[in-house]
Amino acid sequence: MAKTGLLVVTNPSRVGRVLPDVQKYLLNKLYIQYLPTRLSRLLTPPSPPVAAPSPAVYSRAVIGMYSQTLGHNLDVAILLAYLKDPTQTIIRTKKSIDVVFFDQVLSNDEMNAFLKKCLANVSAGCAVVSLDNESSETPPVDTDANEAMYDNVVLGGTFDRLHAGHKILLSEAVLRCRRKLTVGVTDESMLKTKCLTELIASCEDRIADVLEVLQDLDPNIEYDVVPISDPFGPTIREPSFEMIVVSEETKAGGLKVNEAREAKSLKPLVVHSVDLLVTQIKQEQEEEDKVSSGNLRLRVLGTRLKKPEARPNLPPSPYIIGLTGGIASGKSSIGRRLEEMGAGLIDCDSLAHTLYEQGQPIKDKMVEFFGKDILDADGEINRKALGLLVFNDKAKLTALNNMVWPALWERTQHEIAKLHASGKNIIVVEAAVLLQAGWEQYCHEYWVCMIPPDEAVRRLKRRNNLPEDAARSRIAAQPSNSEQIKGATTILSTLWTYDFTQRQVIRAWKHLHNYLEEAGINKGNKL
Ligand SMILES: CC(=O)SCCNC(=O)CCNC(=O)[C@H](O)C(C)(C)COP(=O)(O)OP(=O)(O)OC[C@H]1O[C@@H](n2cnc3c(N)ncnc32)[C@H](O)[C@@H]1OP(=O)(O)O
Repeated sequence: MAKTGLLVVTNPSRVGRVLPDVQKYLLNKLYIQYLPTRLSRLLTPPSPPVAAPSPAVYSRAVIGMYSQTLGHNLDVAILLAYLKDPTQTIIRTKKSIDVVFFDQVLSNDEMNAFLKKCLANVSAGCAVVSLDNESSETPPVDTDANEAMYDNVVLGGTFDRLHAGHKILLSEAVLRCRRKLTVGVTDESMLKTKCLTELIASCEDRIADVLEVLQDLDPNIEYDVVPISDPFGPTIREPSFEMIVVSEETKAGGLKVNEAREAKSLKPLVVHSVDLLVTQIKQEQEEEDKVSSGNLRLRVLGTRLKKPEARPNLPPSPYIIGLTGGIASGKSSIGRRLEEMGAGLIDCDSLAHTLYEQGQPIKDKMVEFFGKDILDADGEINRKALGLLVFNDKAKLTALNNMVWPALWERTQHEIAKLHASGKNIIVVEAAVLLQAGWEQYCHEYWVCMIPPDEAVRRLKRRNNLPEDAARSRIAAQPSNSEQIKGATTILSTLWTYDFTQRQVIRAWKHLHNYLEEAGINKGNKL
């Protein structure tokens, strides 16, 4: 299978039809070059050059092509340099091309001539494939297109997990830009209200992704991709900007930019609003109807995000999964579901409680350190009173942890051995503060269950009858979601319906089995 391909199309409405054939050869990245004229025009450009139409007439064709790529799981970039300037007959791409597809029947000589003359970055042994897919449909030409071009164009967004909608917006800007395109990318301070915000890539990485796509779309213009920490970014400071590109959803923002510019006596921008025309093929009913990064983040839940770190200190069997996550994040229900599916389960919260029973050596130490106020009328540890004490005082919580964790891990190991002896080869260790305790080193991998902090507060008020400030101080006693997910191999969230949580857990369980099988771990053992 090739990694990177180029599809040369003479009729953009054929893209959807040829993609299933393309995917037989291609794994990941697909560049598309639309040739509104015959291939021969590219191989032997007319002299003198024929006057080209304004690039804006290709808007509809480009949007239509991106729409046809949805659901095909390919990273697509539709190249624009030649459409903007037909004298640019050499196609420059960031990644080297391993295979070229043509949507028409061509001779080997023609295809090889294209390879030699028109591709700047081509792999040795690049294959050519002619896909016979003739169609009588005529390419769409946008006669109403805003035909003017501008030297300085600007747009903004979050641009997480670049999808077809983002690429349409960027293409619309590139098609209308002659010299310099400025892109504002929201920094972390602007992402707090986004769904699964912890899964959004860093601003630095998003900037790099935007830049890479832009340089493929048209390497001939200058790009300034900058972080922004307010909705306006440089649009209200920069006199040279002429056009702003917005989606239908952010059109109001474009108008606000102009109000702010006028207040500063800056020339208002031409607002080019793009109707994304993209209908979403939903993979989960919880997804939004439109193509969105939020949907892509949702699809991450229950999948495997990375290879686990090697744990030479652990025997391969039983395979230990740490299950952690913030308070009230719903890990216990996930643990129970995993148990139903065949895992052994150890609930460390409950196990810790057994350490406080009469006759346990820790109990005396605790009374000595925290005083008799932590005992109830029967002389038993009153966990509620102890909780109130430690969750409001970091030093006391640390002292309790230091007293409890070594004994608790010993007990956990004992439980692991018992479960293994009873035939369990995958064992889930559910521990709220697994990472703080450093227990991830005893697990082959760990999974994180997360919900937004505000949802955790709501649940704590309801479940534990806690006032807001007490709820927040309990949340503060644990690592943040972002800290927890850094090393996690799988992330789950109980923020949506019970049914969606179940689907995530089933998916995670299946992916785990595939991984263990592929890696040859736990071979011969019934899982
Ligand atoms: C390494 C581990 O994660 S082991 C599992 C966590 N347990 C410990 O660390 C032992 C110390 N904690 C305790 O003994 C008890 O939590 C007490 C006595 C403080 C309070 O007891 P209880 O009121 O019965 O509360 P319970 O044990 O059910 O814990 C309530 C919440 O506090 C959180 N919590 C428990 N221990 C800690 C801790 N050491 N640090 C921060 N948060 C903690 C948990 O997230 C739990 O909520 P969750 O089940 O939604 O995740």
